[in-house]
Amino acid sequence: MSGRLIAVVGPSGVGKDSLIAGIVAVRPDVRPVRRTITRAAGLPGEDYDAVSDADFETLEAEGAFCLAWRAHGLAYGIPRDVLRDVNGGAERIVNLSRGVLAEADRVFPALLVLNVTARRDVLAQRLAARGREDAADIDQRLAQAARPLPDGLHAVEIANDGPLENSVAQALAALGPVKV
Ligand SMILES: Nc1ncnc2c1ncn2[C@@H]1O[C@H](COP(=O)(O)OP(=O)(O)O)[C@@H](O)[C@H]1O
Ligand SMILES: O=P(O)(O)OC[C@H]1O[C@H](OP(=O)(O)OP(=O)(O)O)[C@H](O)[C@@H]1O
Repeated sequence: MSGRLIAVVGPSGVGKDSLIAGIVAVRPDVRPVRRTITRAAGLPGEDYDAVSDADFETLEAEGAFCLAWRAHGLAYGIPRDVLRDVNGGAERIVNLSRGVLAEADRVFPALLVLNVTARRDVLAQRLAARGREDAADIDQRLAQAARPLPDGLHAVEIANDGPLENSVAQALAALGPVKV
């Protein structure tokens, strides 16, 4: 039986990576994805594989990614072994761009979308507190906050304005029981 990709989407600073960390802490059967990103190495937040623009292009041309996209002036890739794992029955969870969801729905055998939302003032405050981007980058990210999801794609909305534990509990309910 094939598995499922759990796609966590929503605007920058809404709490996608925090939610993923909260979920995998109690559901070790749901493994997080380490993304390949053309971001300088060692910045705060998620664990990622930092590569140069040139290396990203080479990897992409070689077919190393099952999904890839550009956002915030960066390139992001999801390693092909994630698709292999899911086809083999695994549950994997990943922070995706809303712009790549339609493709993810075509590529993966099953997709659960968790659409994380929060008020704009909350987003602005969280981005500033995270301290990874400068003010211009933060403005650019806030301008993308209201991006819609593709038509016809089912998504579970998780309002992350309140405590993270509440959002993790909602996400766990949406995931359903551990498969045995
Ligand atoms: N429910 C929450 N309450 C308070 N702070 C939160 C909550 N969720 C996330 N944060 C904080 O907001 C910032 C952005 O969260 P992050 O998970 O990096 O968001 P994203 O991956 O969506 O950009 C981080 O500093 C994180 O600790
Ligand atoms: O196309 P959008 O749906 O607007 O999303 C834009 C980008 O934001 C997220 O990345 P990343 O986690 O690097 O940025 P963030 O932590 O600031 O959200 C997401 O994975 C996309 O790469």
